[in-house]
Amino acid sequence: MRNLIIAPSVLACDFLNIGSEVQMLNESKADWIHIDVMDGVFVPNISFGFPVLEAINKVATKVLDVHLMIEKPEQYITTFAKAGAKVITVHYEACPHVHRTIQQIKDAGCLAGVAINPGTPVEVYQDIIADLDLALIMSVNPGFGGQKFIPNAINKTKRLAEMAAKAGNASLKIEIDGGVTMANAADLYQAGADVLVAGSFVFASKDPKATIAELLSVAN
Ligand SMILES: O=C(CO)[C@@H](O)[C@H](O)COP(=O)(O)O
Ligand SMILES: [Co+2]
Repeated sequence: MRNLIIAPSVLACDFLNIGSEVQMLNESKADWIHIDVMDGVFVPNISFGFPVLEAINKVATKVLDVHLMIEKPEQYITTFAKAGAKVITVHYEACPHVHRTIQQIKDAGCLAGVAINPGTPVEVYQDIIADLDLALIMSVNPGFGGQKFIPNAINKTKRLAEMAAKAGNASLKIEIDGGVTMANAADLYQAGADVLVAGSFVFASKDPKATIAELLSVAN
């Protein structure tokens, strides 16, 4: 059985109690904490930036997985790494020099990820797949939590898993982000997903730790 990582997105947490929300994630079976950074330009929403990441980093014992939904992400890589990011994912659509940006992320000591929007085909990964640590398939249009899962993400996951195998990148992590619930988690895992992001499904549930464990159980 392949390992599965659950990465709850703090975008859906109670910001008034972010310290105790992160503490709850520390005690859960989630291996990563997903941090959605939005600039109001690349996506039509603004979330949070460095001070919030630094605050989370003081409390978190899990890997901080930073998803940059921002223009010109290359200008901020080293600052995000210093603020506590261990995985940094930039958007393919925001990076004219994506190969260089991947190297910058690695030079900053982080795992390098590239995300694609629902309208971007997985084939854009072809010439960077050997350099990537992580490929993030958006299963909603980025910008907001709580949206409905776009089922074509399952087909994209299968195609990307085949591409990674052909390219000989056995360690590539495929991450799926947006609208993940128990209605699609098993299909995504079987299609080849290694990391499932879940925001509202976890934080809106009565028992978030149990919900995380339930998501993880699809890998058993
Ligand atoms: O990057 C994004 C949205 O742009 C995601 O990480 C969402 O924050 C996930 O939230 P849910 O769809 O699971 O509520
Ligand atoms: Co995200």
